[in-house]
Amino acid sequence: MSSSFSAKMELAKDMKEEDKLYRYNGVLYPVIMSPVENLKAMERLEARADDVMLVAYPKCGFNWMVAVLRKILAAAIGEKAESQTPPLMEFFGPEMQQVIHNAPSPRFLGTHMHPDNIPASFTTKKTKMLVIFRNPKDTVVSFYHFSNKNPFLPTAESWDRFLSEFMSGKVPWGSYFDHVLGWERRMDDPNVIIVTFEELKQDLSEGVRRVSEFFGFSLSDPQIQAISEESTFNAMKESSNDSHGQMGNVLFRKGTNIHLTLCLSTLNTDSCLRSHVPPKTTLVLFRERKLITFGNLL
Ligand SMILES: Nc1ncnc2c1ncn2[C@@H]1O[C@H](COP(=O)(O)OS(=O)(=O)O)[C@@H](OP(=O)(O)O)[C@H]1O
Repeated sequence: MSSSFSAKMELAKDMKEEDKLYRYNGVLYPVIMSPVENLKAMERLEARADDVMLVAYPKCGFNWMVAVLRKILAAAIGEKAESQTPPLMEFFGPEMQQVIHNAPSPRFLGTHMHPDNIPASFTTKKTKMLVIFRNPKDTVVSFYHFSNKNPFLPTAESWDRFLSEFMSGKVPWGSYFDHVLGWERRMDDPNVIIVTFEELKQDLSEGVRRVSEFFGFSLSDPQIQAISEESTFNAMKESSNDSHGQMGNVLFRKGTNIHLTLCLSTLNTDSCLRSHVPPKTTLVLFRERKLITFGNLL
């Protein structure tokens, strides 16, 4: 990890819990990692048609897809970027945003932002965006543990308190459910692909194939196989000290998901709750480009 990261860690140690988050345009963000100057600089970032853009609500599998996409880029165009810095635009200060502005194509960029807060040029330039979602139960559990171990986020007072904050969107990057509904509106956009954590767990090779084809990279079966094998939870956890430094242990916790097969097989897709914010105990999944919601699993 860089010395600037260590300096940020030191800063976090001395910060009061209640000062660790702030609001920007109504949404909470971590003060140290995503200060207001980063978010303002990000708003000015000009997208390109050939950017490779990754979007994920926190704890839905962002780092997993970062690893997969870096490997796809390496296999397809020889682009080796084994950086420890996640390509999360809101973590980049104004100088780094300038570096991105001048970087050669294809640039690999990522964000946890709500679709409405992603700079408009990503839509006007028709940038291809990979969006990864995970069921809300595992997302909130992962978020809870992450908040308790990550010095940049406030420690949760209790599970009950954290769950109620998650349900009402009083967590960094806002409401999971708002993000789901925001992407639902863009599901028919040919420049957006939505994959789920659950389908990747079930068949990672198929996920790698779909993602590489979506970005226009044609990989051989052995290349897809090799990328999948190097991107399992165990493989990534083992190398997490090299890939993510001291955050490795915090990020790669369990990597599992609840079992949804039974629920999906009994599900009537016509019963989708399309038009209102999902109720308290709703589980949300995308399947075959449809938003599917159902309840009482939390
Ligand atoms: N390869 C692989 N396979 C399966 N699961 C994986 C993998 N890589 C990361 N993970 C799990 O993803 C969770 C972290 O999500 P994010 O990377 O989105 O977190 S962050 O918001 O960017 O901090 C976190 O989930 P939990 O283990 O449930 O906490 C990670 O363990």
